[in-house]
Amino acid sequence: MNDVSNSLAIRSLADRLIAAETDRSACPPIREEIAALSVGDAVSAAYAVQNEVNRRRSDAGERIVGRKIGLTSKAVQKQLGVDSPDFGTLFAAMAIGDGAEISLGGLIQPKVEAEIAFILGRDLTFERNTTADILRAVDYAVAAIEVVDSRIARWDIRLLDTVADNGSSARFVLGTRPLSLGAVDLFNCTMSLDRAGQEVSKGAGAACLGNPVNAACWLADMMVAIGTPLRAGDVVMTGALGPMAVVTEPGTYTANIEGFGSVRAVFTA
Ligand SMILES: C[C@H](O)CC(=O)C(=O)O
Repeated sequence: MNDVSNSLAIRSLADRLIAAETDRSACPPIREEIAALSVGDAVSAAYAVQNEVNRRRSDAGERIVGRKIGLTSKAVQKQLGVDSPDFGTLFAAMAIGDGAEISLGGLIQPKVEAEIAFILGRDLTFERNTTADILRAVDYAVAAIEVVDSRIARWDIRLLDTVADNGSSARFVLGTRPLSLGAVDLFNCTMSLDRAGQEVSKGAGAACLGNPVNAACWLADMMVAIGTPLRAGDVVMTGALGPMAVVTEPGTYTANIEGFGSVRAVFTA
């Protein structure tokens, strides 16, 4: 494929994902079409589709507030046959207050996952970041819930589908108890996600690439490599600490992360 037909194809795949989101009607998987765009690096082609969707959101006036890291747990990586994380972009319109209502009518097939969010106090512009760089750059951390909502029908996704689809991200809720990293045990902290008193997911900090700081390091390097470094003020959703839980009906999901307290995602009809 030449560059012109490639960029037409990227735009048309972006159109499809945007229509799925706008119409709340998921589309078939797009991985084969993405793979056909590139002889070599199909993942780059998938990020090109993600960029096209996000460029249109930015052009429409939406504000980028950070990034999400996905595919950080071994279980999800195995499910998708990958050994590396991916990332998506967080917009202000995706941010929901702790306990504020999230209308199920605005989503397609949501799932929730509990994680730790870092809020940066410094830019991360080194080509290769270290644990020390991340520890210095994080202003504070909070418990968080990400609502993922694949625009691909029945969550029939592989790496290329979810990369193109902004890491399947839809909404995020930040807790309101900011903690400095020195005050928490990011490796050992346990996580429990409950709905109506029933545990729907559990895990620990170590499930996120061994430690959420490792995930942030991966993202920081990646963002420098593609020319859009993480900046002071960015929210970084570091990745799920346990399996995703399917949201089928209205209700309150409460994530408790040891040392961080709790955060709630409240789904309404
Ligand atoms: C499919 C999503 O990227 C899952 C996710 O957000 C995570 O693994 O974390």
